[in-house]
Amino acid sequence: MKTQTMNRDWIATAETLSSALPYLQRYDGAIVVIKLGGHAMGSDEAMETFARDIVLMRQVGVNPVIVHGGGPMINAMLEKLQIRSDFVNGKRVTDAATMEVVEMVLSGVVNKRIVQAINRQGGRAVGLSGKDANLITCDQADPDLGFVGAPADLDPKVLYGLFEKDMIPVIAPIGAGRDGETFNINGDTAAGAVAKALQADRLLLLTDVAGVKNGDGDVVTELKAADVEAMTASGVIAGGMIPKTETALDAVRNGVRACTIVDGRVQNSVLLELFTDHGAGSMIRA
Ligand SMILES: Nc1ncnc2c1ncn2[C@@H]1O[C@H](COP(=O)(O)OP(=O)(O)O)[C@@H](O)[C@H]1O
Ligand SMILES: CC(=O)N[C@@H](CCC(=O)OP(=O)(O)O)C(=O)O
Repeated sequence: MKTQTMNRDWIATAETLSSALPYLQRYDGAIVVIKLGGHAMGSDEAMETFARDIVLMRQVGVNPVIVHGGGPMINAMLEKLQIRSDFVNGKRVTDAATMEVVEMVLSGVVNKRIVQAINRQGGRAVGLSGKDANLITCDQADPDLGFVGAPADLDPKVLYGLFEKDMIPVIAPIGAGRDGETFNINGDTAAGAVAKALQADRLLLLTDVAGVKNGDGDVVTELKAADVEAMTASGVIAGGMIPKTETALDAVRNGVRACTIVDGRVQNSVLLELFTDHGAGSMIRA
């Protein structure tokens, strides 16, 4: 005969599951776009946890869409090939040789690592880039940056097809040009464009800081568009945070319900953000 005494941890687990019900109901059928940055990708264990969270989201009726970066992985390959690389305002100056490496790394190893991690957890992930099924057509962002793309036309039909088949799209931020060129898109920018095209319920930008910090270094958990503008004007929001908050503002002003800058280093941060009272970052609303 087996006996057991009730353990406090089990009761806490059951309480957590029970308290998630209103959130599970709220997000049933929702579209959630998640940007996974290169810095947030981390170890195989961290990737496994992230993948499990994504599969759980799909299991409870959310339609997750992953848009990834991979800046550090591109840097490593360019270094191996002894190709110099410069950034201007957080964007990589991309000549033809660099573009080849960017596409090879993002659409290749990085995309397939995420796809495989999700599939190993029992999901059905499909890797795409903006070139597939005309998902992202770009114009050149700025002649000084070379082949850096500004998403211009999005055709998200392929994504709806994948949702219907219970599949999880994993998108590399590469776009097609109108004259057959290939464009390198900043990962945050690509995620924002996809979220807008899908009129997503949530856009989560995973990064390696606790959230948007104010002048005292404290994380601000909720920001209105006007707060972001004031903090950017005063220089409190700077560097790599600028493309993120710009993307967030553009998204929430164009039909995305809310955007959160999430600390991707926190275990299960995506679940915490969606299914509990304890968000894991800074939420930006219009
Ligand atoms: N107000 C701010 N709050 C938080 N981080 C900020 C702020 N201003 C600038 N940053 C910088 O932005 C960085 C995040 O951007 P980035 O390194 O490009 O992220 P990722 O690699 O995840 O895309 C932080 O590590 C931090 O140094
Ligand atoms: C135009 C541009 O800068 N593209 C980025 C694309 C990858 C990216 O955005 O990666 P993270 O999200 O990891 O930073 C790059 O070449 O690094």
